[in-house]
Amino acid sequence: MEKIKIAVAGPRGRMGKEAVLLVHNTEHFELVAVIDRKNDGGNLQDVKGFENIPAPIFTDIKECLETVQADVLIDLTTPEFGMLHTVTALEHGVRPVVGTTGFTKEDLQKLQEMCEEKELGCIIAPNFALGAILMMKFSQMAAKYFTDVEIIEMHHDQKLDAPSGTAVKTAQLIQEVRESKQQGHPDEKETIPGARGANIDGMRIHSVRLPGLIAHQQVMFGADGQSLTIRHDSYNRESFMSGVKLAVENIMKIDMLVYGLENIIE
Ligand SMILES: NC(=O)c1ccc[n+]([C@@H]2O[C@H](COP(=O)([O-])OP(=O)(O)OC[C@H]3O[C@@H](n4cnc5c(N)ncnc54)[C@H](O)[C@@H]3O)[C@@H](O)[C@H]2O)c1
Ligand SMILES: O=C(O)C1=N[C@H](C(=O)O)CCC1
Repeated sequence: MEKIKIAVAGPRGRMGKEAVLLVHNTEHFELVAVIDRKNDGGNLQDVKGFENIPAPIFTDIKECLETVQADVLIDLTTPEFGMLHTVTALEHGVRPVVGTTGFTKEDLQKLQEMCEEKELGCIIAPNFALGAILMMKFSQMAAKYFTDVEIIEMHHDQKLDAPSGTAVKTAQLIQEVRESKQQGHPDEKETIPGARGANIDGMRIHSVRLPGLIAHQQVMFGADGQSLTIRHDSYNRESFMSGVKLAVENIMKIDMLVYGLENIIE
């Protein structure tokens, strides 16, 4: 089997490091480059923690993709650079697998158009953990019957974006089946701004940030005399890696934008 040539952006990050290890340890994957904020022109194997994992380091993604032949870019950086990297990859005929969160509706629209024009696959996955995908799907199922729902997402305190990509995606999946509805008392007033959380189509999203947490989400449904809670917890970042692997394997077979791993999991 021919190896899939992969560049990883954000290799020294919490997720990027796991992704580099995944690529390195997967027989049919080959790490051809990394895009980092420092060590331009150096080699990854000289960076502490990556001994024996050779790959040229670039700080400029354009230069990287013009120098090295890559099939796939795995992006695990920041909301600020995720879109730039994804667009640059598509411009260079490289398929992006993006875990970076913070993409807007407009970003997704633009990427969809680029994928169609270039006939290239691109996967934007707000959450790579299989359990989180199921949590979102189960929440969508439940929302058909329980229309009052609040999403509580809980993450580590180094997270840059709020609400989380997973919470936004969950609300969007629920929106597909739930009639638009303003929840709570029609006259409710926040005495402290933000007390009721973010509002997507009347659904509320609450973002908790605490040291010690990794990635957790609870979707709470309420009805007369009963409630239903659907919860997922990621206790480490390895929990995301089987989804990254699945996305890389699948992206070679698609020629469009896929937003959410639920679209490729059978
Ligand atoms: N989809 C998922 O399942 C999933 C899971 C965890 C995290 N995330 C998302 O992945 C992203 C990364 O999360 P993290 O916890 O690893 O963050 P992190 O801060 O640990 O890592 C981000 C890395 O990106 C690097 N970086 C920033 N700008 C860069 C640039 N221009 N070029 C190259 N590298 C650059 C930083 O130096 C850092 O090492 C976030 O957007 C987060 O929300 C997604
Ligand atoms: O650690 C993070 O940051 C995570 N972000 C994702 C999100 O925004 O939904 C998912 C899991 C971890």
